[in-house]
This record gives sequence, C-alpha cells and structure tokens, in this order.
Amino acid sequence: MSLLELRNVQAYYGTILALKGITLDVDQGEIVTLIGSNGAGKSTTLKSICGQVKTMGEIQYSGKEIAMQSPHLTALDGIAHVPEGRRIFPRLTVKENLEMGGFSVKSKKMVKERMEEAFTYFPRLKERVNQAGGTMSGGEQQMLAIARALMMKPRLLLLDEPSMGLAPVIVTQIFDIIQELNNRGMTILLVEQNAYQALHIAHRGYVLQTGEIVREGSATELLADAQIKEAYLA
Ligand SMILES: Nc1ncnc2c1ncn2[C@@H]1O[C@H](COP(=O)(O)OP(=O)(O)OP(=O)(O)O)[C@@H](O)[C@H]1O
Repeated sequence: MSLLELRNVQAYYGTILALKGITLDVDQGEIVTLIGSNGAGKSTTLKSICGQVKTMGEIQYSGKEIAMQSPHLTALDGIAHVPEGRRIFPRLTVKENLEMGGFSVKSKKMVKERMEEAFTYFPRLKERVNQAGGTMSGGEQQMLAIARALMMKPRLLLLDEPSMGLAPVIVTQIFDIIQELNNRGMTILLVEQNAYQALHIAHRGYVLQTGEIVREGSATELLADAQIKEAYLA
C-alpha cells in the first residue's frame, strides 16, 4: 500500500474544473515530483490533498480517506504543506515562526528538540534565530518555510515550487536539503517548474498538462525522454 493514493481526483474552483481526474501514488520513502507548465494544476493537486479545494474522487493517506478533510486535520494526520511563495510570518522572528509551526505540540521541551533538529538541516536559520522573517533573503525565507513545516514532524511533506524566484546557487542548496530530508526518511511530493533539478533528486515523476496526467515514470526515464526534454527541460 502506498502512503498516499489519489484515484480519479477532480478539483473545482467554483464551476471551473482544474483537475480532470488525477491518479497518482506516493510510496513511503520516495521523492515524487509533479512537473508541468503554468496553470497545469500542480498547486491544485497539493491543495486537493490538504482539503483546500473542493474535490471529487478518492484521496487515501496511510489507508485513511482524507478527501475534503479540513486542512487542520490533515496537518494533524502528518501531512505538511509548504505553499508556493513561502508564506512565513514576516514580523515574527525565526524562532517565533518555528514555534508557530509547532503550535500543536504540547511539550515545550519537544518544541525545542524539534527546532534543534530543524537547525541540523538549516544551520543558517540557527545563526538568525532572532531575526525577523521578513528581513531575510528569499532563500532563507524558503528554508524557514520548510523548517516550520518540519516542526510538526510530518510523515509526508508537500513542497510547492521551493525554487521559485531564487538564484541558481540557492536553488541547488534547497534541492540538496530536500534530498537530505529524504535520505533521513522523509517522504516528499515535490511540485516544480524546475523540472530538470526536480527529476535529478526524485525517484519518480508525473507530468501534468491542463489538469491531466499525461506521462509518468521513473525520474531516469523522464529525464531521458525526448518529448519531455523538449517541453520541460529546455
Ligand atoms: N482560486 C482560483 N480560482 C479559480 N481558478 C483557479 C484558482 N486557482 C487556480 N485556478 C486555476 O486552476 C488551474 C490550475 O492552477 P494551478 O495553480 O494548480 O496550476 P500550477 O500548475 O500550480 O501552475 P503555477 O505553476 O502557475 O502555479 C489554472 O487554470 C488556474 O487558473
């Protein structure tokens, strides 16, 4: 059984059908990437999993049906969503942002432990623990957004375009960290426009086009595919 299974998932914004029946799996321990152009439905797929849009079809997580479940409960079930555009709290410090991420953790000691664990991935955040989130660079804010998601010790991490708007050298750092998270056991569903780098760290990938999956395969297969190269890796 996969950790996450979507079966014929349709998603609507009002009467607009943004996903036309998506079927995909994410197994425990994998990095799976969703690639596709602007408006293909990548973000909507993540929002569907988190109960942030109206959906039809089955979404099973760890054997439980979670379609249309409230985002709050989905988070408590162990699914962390890092949305596009790194929505950190700009006026709060790094430490306060991380504490907000651990809001559901009752023990202060555990919050501290988790913060220290997050700092092992992001030593730069530790150096800036009292700096206001909004004054940090784009890359640091992305790191903070991911670190904040780690505070609830998720089993599944949904990352929406973590490379967006970042300089190439920072993108490489972020991708290295994503890979390290996975090496230490985190299952990751990664949405990316940067298909080339995403496929380099992923095990498998799905290609979305106007709300439909048009191709799926191992990352190696997709990287070698001539059509994909032309459309997404140019
Ligand atoms: N709040 C909304 N209201 C109406 N339509 C929406 C809304 N959000 C997204 N859509 C539409 O749903 C479709 C899928 O959008 P989505 O954001 O999932 O694409 P995406 O693949 O993540 O693209 P991008 O990389 O540009 O974010 C698009 O046609 C978009 O216009």
